Amino acid sequence: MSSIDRVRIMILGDSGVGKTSFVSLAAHNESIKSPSWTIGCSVEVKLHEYKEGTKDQRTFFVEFWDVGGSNNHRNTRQVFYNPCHGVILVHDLTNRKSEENLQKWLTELLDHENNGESNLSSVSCDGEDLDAENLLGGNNVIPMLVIGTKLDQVDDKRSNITNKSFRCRYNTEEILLDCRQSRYLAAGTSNAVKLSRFYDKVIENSLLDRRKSERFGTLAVSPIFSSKFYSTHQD
Ligand SMILES: Nc1nc2c(ncn2[C@@H]2O[C@H](COP(=O)(O)OP(=O)(O)OP(=O)(O)O)[C@@H](O)[C@H]2O)c(=O)[nH]1
Repeated sequence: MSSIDRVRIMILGDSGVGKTSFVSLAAHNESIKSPSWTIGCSVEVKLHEYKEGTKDQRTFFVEFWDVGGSNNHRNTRQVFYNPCHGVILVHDLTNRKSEENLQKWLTELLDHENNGESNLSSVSCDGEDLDAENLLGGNNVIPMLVIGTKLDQVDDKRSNITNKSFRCRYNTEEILLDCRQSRYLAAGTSNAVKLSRFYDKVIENSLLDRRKSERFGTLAVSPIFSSKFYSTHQD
């Protein structure tokens, strides 16, 4: 039986915003009543059909790397940031600070890139001048999705909260939800479609990453991809 290839999505955001709760919904379509505080990182996996319904359909493992948001672990959690094929940024709709802090989470990820620690460093080999907006935004080199949680706790007055400025800056999609209700990500909903498209983009990014690594001969190849996959993949 051939192996199934994998992509890694980092789940980033302040402590308590609902990252673990969201991952449970996204990976298993199950809500969890009392998630425990994440120390270090926990990983959940789901199967995803890339380009479903087309001749290029292929099954991938999508890994959700749920990184504990506590400031105490700021210096140690960067070990999880490589490889990174996509980013999901989570904020709590009842806590504006958590939305403002999304920028800090991007900066932390990119600082890691700038230290040359990541597979994303292969992107700059193309001679492009990539800043945060380039790397994570308009060019969609690294696909990014924003999740706003605790929609159930948003009263009417605040229901028009959307992190528009952040999303406009990075040209990214957003999903608002109550992580305790599985119906928000149920199959066939617009949110499920958004997620599925996002996973496809993440997979495409991982393929691009691989091709760039091969082209420039860097050692930045994600170790999680099997050689079989790349030898059979056609551009
Ligand atoms: N009402 C409501 N509560 C939520 C929602 N999402 C998460 N919670 C609650 O918020 C608390 C924190 O959720 P977690 O999923 O552990 O948050 P986290 O971001 O993983 O936190 P760390 O592990 O500290 O990084 C828990 O009590 C959840 O039940 C939501 O959409 N609505």
